[in-house]
Amino acid sequence: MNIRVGQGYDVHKLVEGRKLILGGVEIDHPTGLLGHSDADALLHAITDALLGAVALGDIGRHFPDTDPRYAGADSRVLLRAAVALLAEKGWRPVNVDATLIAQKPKLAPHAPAMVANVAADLGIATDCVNIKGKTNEKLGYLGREEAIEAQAIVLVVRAG
Ligand SMILES: Nc1ccn([C@@H]2O[C@H](COP(=O)(O)O)[C@@H](O)[C@H]2O)c(=O)n1
Ligand SMILES: C[C@@]1(CO)OP(=O)(O)OP(=O)(O)OC[C@H]1O
Repeated sequence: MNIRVGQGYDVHKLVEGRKLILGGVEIDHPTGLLGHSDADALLHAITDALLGAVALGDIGRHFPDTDPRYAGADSRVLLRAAVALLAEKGWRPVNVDATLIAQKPKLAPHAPAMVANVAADLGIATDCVNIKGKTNEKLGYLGREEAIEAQAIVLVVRAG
């Protein structure tokens, strides 16, 4: 079978003194996401979805958070590395659909820039990438603005 789907999820805590980076876009906000890398939850979810689609495990297996090489890493670099791992096995991404769950900030104004980054890193057209924002209706830790969550689904294909 030369067509696969993959699913990815990530969540990072919001803290003061960190940049908020989502989809490779730095967003002006009083808090940012905490992590070993730049903590870009959206790109981590997409990376996991890609790896999952071709049974290559997960982001932590390929880019461990115990490895100093990834301290403060740009998650776009990790995403492109995952795309390269898929390419080695003949797979390429077709489309991505993702949801960011963030009580704040409003993400819709930043979606086009995020889409452009993800499309460039995956080597696909911008109309093959969709990024949605949702609040958590003020419920739970997401609703209290303690964290931002990302969910992603990808389709990949292999020639032949
Ligand atoms: N962080 C967010 C949250 C939501 N949006 C936009 O608002 C719409 C309504 O969100 P609800 O959670 O109230 O259903 C949503 O469809 C998005 O267009 C956003 O941009 N950023
Ligand atoms: C990206 C990595 C590696 O720097 O670290 P974090 O930024 O902490 O992100 P996470 O989504 O917890 O898992 C993957 C890690 O291996």
